[in-house]
Amino acid sequence: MLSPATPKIALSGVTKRFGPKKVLNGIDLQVGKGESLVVIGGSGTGKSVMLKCILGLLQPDSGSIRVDGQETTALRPREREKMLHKFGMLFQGAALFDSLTVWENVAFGLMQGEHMPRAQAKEIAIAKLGAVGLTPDVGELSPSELSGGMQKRVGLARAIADEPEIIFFDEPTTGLDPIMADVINELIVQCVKDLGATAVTITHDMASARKIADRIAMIYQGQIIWTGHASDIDQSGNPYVDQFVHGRAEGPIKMQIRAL
Ligand SMILES: Nc1ncnc2c1ncn2[C@@H]1O[C@H](COP(=O)(O)OP(=O)(O)OP(=O)(O)O)[C@@H](O)[C@H]1O
Repeated sequence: MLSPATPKIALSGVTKRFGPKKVLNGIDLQVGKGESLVVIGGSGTGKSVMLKCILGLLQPDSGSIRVDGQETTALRPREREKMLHKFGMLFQGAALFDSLTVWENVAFGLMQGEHMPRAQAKEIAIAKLGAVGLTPDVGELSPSELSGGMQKRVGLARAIADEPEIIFFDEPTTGLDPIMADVINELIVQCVKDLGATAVTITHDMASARKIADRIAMIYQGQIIWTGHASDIDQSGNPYVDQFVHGRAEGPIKMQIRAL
């Protein structure tokens, strides 16, 4: 039995290097059930590598990753596939298949992963498109006919289609104008709440982080250097967090800029 205090996701001492480059340098992080955690940090600090380690797309070199208390770093393929059923994902750039219609994209996991009959999967896909504010006729279009904001909505509908327990959002507002970004933020908050899901979002967008997060974690040089409630981010007392939040060039974070 799981105790209510068991974190949904728990990383402890996770390291990952690529050749000589140490990307994750002992990540300790917990996400509670039903919590929305936003991970912020500069480009190349290891945010995506961390998500890939949780999903098992990359194997960490050391450390522990538990989902619902279960260690996942040494799962066999069958067990990993089962574990992955808990996850939904909204990729950067939505990552839709242009060869499929919009509704087929949304229903893809239901038909492929869960072998649901097409008609039933279509019904669910149309309902999920409705949940993100898209009408059934949009379902018949090709993703290439949609604007970037609509594509993100479709990606969100796909991420929630099989009602996952955990959803990862990888830079959900990148490339959107501020108003559309806010619409997507609101939809994320609503969908996560309706599902009662646990959410982990990585973003550079502080407006998005403030809107989506219960809690924010900042990653720097492969470690989590600060975590706190979203409302405390302006009083973190941490100079690295302050510099990032205010987007200042001056401060303890040194960008590695090489002359071309
Ligand atoms: N498969 C890989 N092989 C080698 N190096 C990799 C691999 N994946 C990531 N890296 C390196 O790890 C570092 C961290 O990458 P990561 O994609 O996690 O950054 P990020 O924090 O998500 O950045 P961004 O915000 O720009 O997306 C980068 O220097 C990247 O080049």
